[in-house]
Amino acid sequence: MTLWLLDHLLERIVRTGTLTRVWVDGRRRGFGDDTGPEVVMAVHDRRLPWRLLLNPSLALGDAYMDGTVTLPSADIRQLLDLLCRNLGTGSAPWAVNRLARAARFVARRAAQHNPAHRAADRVAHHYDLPDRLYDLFLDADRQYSAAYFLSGDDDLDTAQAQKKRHIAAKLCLAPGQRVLDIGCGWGGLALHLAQHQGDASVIGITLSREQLRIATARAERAGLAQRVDFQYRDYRHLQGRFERVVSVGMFEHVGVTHYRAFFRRLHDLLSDDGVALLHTIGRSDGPGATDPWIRKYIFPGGYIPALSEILPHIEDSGLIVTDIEVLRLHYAQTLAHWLARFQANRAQFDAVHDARFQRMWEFYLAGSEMAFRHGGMVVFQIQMARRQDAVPLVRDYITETERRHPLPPPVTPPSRF
Ligand SMILES: C[S@@+](CC[C@H](N)C(=O)[O-])C[C@H]1O[C@@H](n2cnc3c(N)ncnc32)[C@H](O)[C@@H]1O
Repeated sequence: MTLWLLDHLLERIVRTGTLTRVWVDGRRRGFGDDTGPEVVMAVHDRRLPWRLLLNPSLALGDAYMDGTVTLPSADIRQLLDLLCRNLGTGSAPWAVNRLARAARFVARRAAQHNPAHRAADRVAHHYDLPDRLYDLFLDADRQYSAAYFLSGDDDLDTAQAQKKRHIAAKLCLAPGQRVLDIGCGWGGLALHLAQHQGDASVIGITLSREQLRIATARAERAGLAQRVDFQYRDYRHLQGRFERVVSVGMFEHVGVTHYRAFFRRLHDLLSDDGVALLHTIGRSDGPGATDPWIRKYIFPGGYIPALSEILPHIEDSGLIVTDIEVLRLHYAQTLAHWLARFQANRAQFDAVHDARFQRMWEFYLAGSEMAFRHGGMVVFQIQMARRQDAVPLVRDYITETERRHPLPPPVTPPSRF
């Protein structure tokens, strides 16, 4: 019965590609149309089909982490690519889609309560992991957000430098301005703005003590401690006025029930002639819910918004939207780089984390890439101001500013601090 159930699910899902499943007792069966490379999926637990039926994403992620699904002929990226390509084309069983949609609707609000005390624990869960982990897959500047690829051949460090320059251009920085970076990570963007873009004075805030320690040491080492100040602080507890406010890859932690407060705070922190830029992952297919596996293991409290969920709160705050860019596939490419680096550095990983943790991280990176390739995920860059004339009349200033700023030399990796 359980094998029948698994085969029924696979029959309905896998229409293109070549999947061979190997059951607990060694029995094999093929699915798909025999195109593309064969992916062999071995199942070692008879209960898996029921779990897949009830909670597909959680069950598959758990099974991969626990080793109850193994992939003798492929890696997790190929399996997820095959499954997501098929699910994305709408060939998933109708009932599964309907159930998933209903569950998403109920789960969405319940999971998004993210008050300040909980936000700090949730950030620590992810960003206070042993420091070396991030060196094994991120670029030298530890940019933990989508890079910006001008060409498919750009390497990761170049694409991340292009991302910082692109954001700086949209901020229209003038010399000596005060900038706030909400969710500053290990400090790379703040240091870039202070060093290469008009001598800005920057305050960067994070809820990770480990990030704060490293970002502060980097500012001191660069001789920028007078102009770049990193603080352990929640965005709700910040006072002051800034000519520029930027937030990159942080809004995903805010939670949908806090958007109103977030944009009101942003409005109050921005000076009258100020410019703000929000860079966040978003959904192009309308409101949804956080994938249960991602919520459980990677980003508790995280939520990816649709534009329709963000814009009403910007309008309500008194800010005006002056520009929106939708970056497609840049994050898929970034994640492919991260996964390739992670896999290339596996030997070093062994010293730090056990095999289960490694499979968890691999599933996270590969699954996220597929969400951008096939699942409607994109990145929104939303520029906002309090006044219509805060930015130039036409958009050419963005590329012109980028042209005037050659990419800076490579940075010293944070791991040296
Ligand atoms: C994915 S990282 C992005 C870091 C950096 N901007 C980058 O692009 O590499 C998210 C950052 O948001 C910060 N963060 C999350 N929730 C926050 C909050 N409530 N207040 C301030 N920072 C927060 C985290 O500490 C972390 O630095």
